[in-house]
Amino acid sequence: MRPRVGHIQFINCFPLFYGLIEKKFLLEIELIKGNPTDLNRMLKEGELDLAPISSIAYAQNYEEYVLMPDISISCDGEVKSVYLFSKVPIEELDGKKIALSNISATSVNLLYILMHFFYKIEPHYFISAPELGAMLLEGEAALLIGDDALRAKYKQEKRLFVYDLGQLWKDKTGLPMVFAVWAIREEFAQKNLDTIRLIKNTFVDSISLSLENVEEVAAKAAYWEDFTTSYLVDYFKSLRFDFDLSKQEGLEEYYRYAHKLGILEKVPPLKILNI
Ligand SMILES: C=C(O[C@@H]1C=C(C(=O)O)C=C[C@H]1O)C(=O)O
Repeated sequence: MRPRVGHIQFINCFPLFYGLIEKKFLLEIELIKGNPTDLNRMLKEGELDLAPISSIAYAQNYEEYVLMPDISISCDGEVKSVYLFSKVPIEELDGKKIALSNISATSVNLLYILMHFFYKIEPHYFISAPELGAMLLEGEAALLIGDDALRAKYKQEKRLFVYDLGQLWKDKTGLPMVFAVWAIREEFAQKNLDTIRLIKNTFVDSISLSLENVEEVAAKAAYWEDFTTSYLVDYFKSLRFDFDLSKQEGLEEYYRYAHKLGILEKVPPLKILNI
């Protein structure tokens, strides 16, 4: 049976697949698409063998998972696709209603952490379908991630205050922020190390190729969208796809805050596969 591999249907994953599509990098996998909360659930329930999932979802199930080395979806400053859109300055959101995208897990908890520890305010949160207009009918502010955030920022209405959560995290902690990690079900990993090594190398090669040809990749990704190529070039340059020590440090710090806030029972070890 081919490995069942998750795929986040966001533009930010395009550089991972560019090499596979363009250069026909050989990879025998069954690709299953979904948004992050779908993939978080499918990996947990064993419908997938490995997938990019919300980094908080790894922490919630780490006993059953191991981590792919060298790959993540992170930023070190602006991320440009995780935004809080607000009718008032962030400091004035105490006691106000904030709508949260129902396809996010990491960023929702990042917002809780930023508000509680750094802004020292306690808004009322509610989960919503990721549609800015509808979210702001009921809420004073709205959190969007991925393509929804990219699109909303692109046609940004001037009257809104817009906060990049990657940048806020960097300002407050000095660290990179890891939004997604590649988690593998541990049982599958133990039996399929060679396959995992091949998958990892293929994606790492695809990312390098994409970053070397970022204009072309952005033009292809922009083809079906309203974005200009340069908007996506900027975006791909803000993202970080590696999982080096500084990303690991940022992730551990995020987990420590999540634990302090009662979101996580434990700060999990980063069980990174040695392959
Ligand atoms: C940077 C992003 O990270 C995403 C944010 C996620 C989350 O909040 O749970 C999950 C996967 C990532 O792809 C983004 O898509 O905007």
